[in-house]
Amino acid sequence: MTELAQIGVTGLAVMGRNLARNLARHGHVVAVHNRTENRTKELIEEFGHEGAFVPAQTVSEFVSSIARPRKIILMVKAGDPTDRVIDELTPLLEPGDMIVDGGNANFAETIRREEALREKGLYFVGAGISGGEEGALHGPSIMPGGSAEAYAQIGPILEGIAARVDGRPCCTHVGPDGAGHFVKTVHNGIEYADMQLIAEAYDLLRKATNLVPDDIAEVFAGWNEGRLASYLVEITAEVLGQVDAETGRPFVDVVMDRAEQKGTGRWTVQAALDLGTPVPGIAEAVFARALSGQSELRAAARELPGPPPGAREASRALIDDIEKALYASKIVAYAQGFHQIATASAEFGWKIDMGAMARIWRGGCIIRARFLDRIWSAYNANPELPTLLTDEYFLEALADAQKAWRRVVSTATWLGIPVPGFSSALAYYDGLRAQRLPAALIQGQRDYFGAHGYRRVDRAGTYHTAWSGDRGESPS
Ligand SMILES: NC(=O)C1=CN([C@@H]2O[C@H](COP(=O)(O)OP(=O)(O)OC[C@H]3O[C@@H](n4cnc5c(N)ncnc54)[C@H](OP(=O)(O)O)[C@@H]3O)[C@@H](O)[C@H]2O)C=CC1
Ligand SMILES: O=C(CO)[C@H](O)[C@H](O)COP(=O)(O)O
Repeated sequence: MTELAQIGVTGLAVMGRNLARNLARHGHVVAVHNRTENRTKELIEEFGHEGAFVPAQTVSEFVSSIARPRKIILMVKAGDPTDRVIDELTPLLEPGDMIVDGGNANFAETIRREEALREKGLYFVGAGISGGEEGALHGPSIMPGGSAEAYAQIGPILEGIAARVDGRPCCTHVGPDGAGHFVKTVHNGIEYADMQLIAEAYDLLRKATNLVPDDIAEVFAGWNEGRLASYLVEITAEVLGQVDAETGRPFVDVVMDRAEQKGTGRWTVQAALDLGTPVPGIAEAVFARALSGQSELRAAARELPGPPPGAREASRALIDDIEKALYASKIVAYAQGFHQIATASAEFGWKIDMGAMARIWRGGCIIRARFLDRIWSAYNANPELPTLLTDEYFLEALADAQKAWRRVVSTATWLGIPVPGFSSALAYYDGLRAQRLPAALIQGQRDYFGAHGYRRVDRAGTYHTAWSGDRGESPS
């Protein structure tokens, strides 16, 4: 008789297949299943020797091949496919069994699924998993949400296969129901913002200096040795150094300049809008991808007037300015993402440990970066930190970047190089530090056309001015 599996994985595309291999390499007996049977066969043929797999052809065969209480990881497409797979599994499961959704699910759907399965006596863990194909195999960053009882059972397994930094796993219990998928969504939103900022730095280096992609690859490789050290900066150097075998041209010049997206960046912004949390850096990154994809609009606008061509320079000073602007803007992007997580945590009662989120992103995930150590320290020093920007370390870095950051944004503006990420980060920063914002005028306008009322700086209450009458003020 075949040995019962300790855990099952269904959905064996790039992520699920490698996660199953990771589990097997860590000594677990893993039941594997995929809707299209061929993927299961391929996994066993290619990698069956790596560990103990129990292949299943049907869902019922898959479920019965797992020891109770069953633990099943879903790695299927987010949205309807996930619901369909849950609907297929649920009638075959028994109280105490658990489904772990490792896909990029929308946190609102995770809250709904967790509640529905809890009513059936089943555990549901919405676990954000980051690290792509390689991370899934060698150790991803894992952000599981769900009940503490569920985590007590699945946590040790997930922590065992996660990336490790300084001996600690890049996995922790994030919070109840949708907390894990929410944090993963914001992780991806930050990923979008970081990628946009890096792309803008490249664009400036390319258009404002005489550097060619190979030179710029070296600039990024150099930056990767310093405080900007991160997976995204590292792969940027690799991508920029790549030469197209067919044409001999830089790879980056033969790829269409239309950035695609699967939706998690958009979800981050949608959730931020619902929470009323400003995340302009993430929003600009989502819109920059959308703008890049507007081929007809771009073609129609191509001949619009711009500034006269500026002189190109390759000065070390400009490169250093761009490094400072990139670092400052990156701090702002992460500050926005962390603020969004803190706001959602308070709104949904998740009690998320902010420092722990920075800690588990230090390895395995796409936004892993040296400076996450600083974010972790900042929240350790003050778990109630209102914004990362006021932490002593970040405050110093922002102070140091002031002239360079503003020079970079103005240089880009004068040269007509779009830098929505850099400029919106600076505007957010200046908006937060402003003694007075023009929001007071907006309140006046709202009261003028809609009698919406306003609050005064000198006494409590809400007031209205009779704009079309005697302009006297009365409480409203
Ligand atoms: N790719 C990445 O880098 C990352 C992906 N993720 C998330 O992980 C999950 C898996 O990603 P990935 O491996 O890229 O695969 P895909 O997102 O491309 O999903 C493909 C898998 O979903 C299955 N599937 C699709 N529709 C159904 C259905 N109706 N019923 C049953 N199974 C279905 C497919 O089965 P079949 O073979 O039969 O078509 C296949 O196993 C996704 O939610 C993704 O967002 C998370 C982090 C990184
Ligand atoms: O989840 C991920 C990493 O953490 C994926 O790589 C992400 O889905 C990529 O997103 P997009 O296709 O929208 O750029």
